[in-house]
Amino acid sequence: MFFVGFMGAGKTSVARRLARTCKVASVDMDTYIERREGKKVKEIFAAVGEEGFRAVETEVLRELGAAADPMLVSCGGGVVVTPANHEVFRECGFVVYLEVTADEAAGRISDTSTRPLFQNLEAARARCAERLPLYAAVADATVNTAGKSVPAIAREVQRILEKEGILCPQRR
Ligand SMILES: Nc1ncnc2c1ncn2[C@@H]1O[C@H](COP(=O)(O)OP(=O)(O)O)[C@@H](O)[C@H]1O
Ligand SMILES: O=C(O)C1=C[C@@H](OP(=O)(O)O)[C@@H](O)[C@H](O)C1
Ligand SMILES: [Mg+2]
Repeated sequence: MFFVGFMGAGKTSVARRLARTCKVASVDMDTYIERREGKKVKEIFAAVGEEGFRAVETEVLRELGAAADPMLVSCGGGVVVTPANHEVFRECGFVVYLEVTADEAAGRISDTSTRPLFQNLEAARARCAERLPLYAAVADATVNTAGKSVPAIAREVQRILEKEGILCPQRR
């Protein structure tokens, strides 16, 4: 399954938390891309621009989508801007959309220097609004994250995935 949503929605944190509590594998696409390319996301943007980064992102999404083992994949926030990626989502699994406003995300992200596309709040608001319909289009389930902690969001997602038969019910 895949987590999508704007930067700061908590995709990386919630996937990691859920992987730990439910003992399943998780992969963060940005971390995977950084290892594969031997560069930080910021450096990839500086070297080949957003377009170059998106090309690598699509290759990686396809690889992860085709993987035999079930896992939790936290995508980068811009994964939905590439139309080809919507096909992967349609064919390869369940998509959970973590909703957040740009304003709330700005309060969560302490260091925006690691996120080349979150440099200024005005621009982030506009980018977020532009992407909302794209997140909604790929989502199989939507979780609003406003004012909730990472463990609380992870529990909410866990219930959804258990109901869908994607995760085995855990003893609580
Ligand atoms: N629900 C939340 N409440 C408060 N802080 C959060 C929440 N989710 C994530 N964060 C913090 O926000 C920052 C971005 O989270 P991250 O998981 O990297 O988001 P994403 O992968 O969606 O960009 C991190 O510093 C993280 O600790
Ligand atoms: O929204 C975006 O375009 C991006 C989001 C980032 O991931 P997070 O959403 O995990 O911050 C990262 O992939 C890159 O900086 C581009
Ligand atoms: Mg992330």
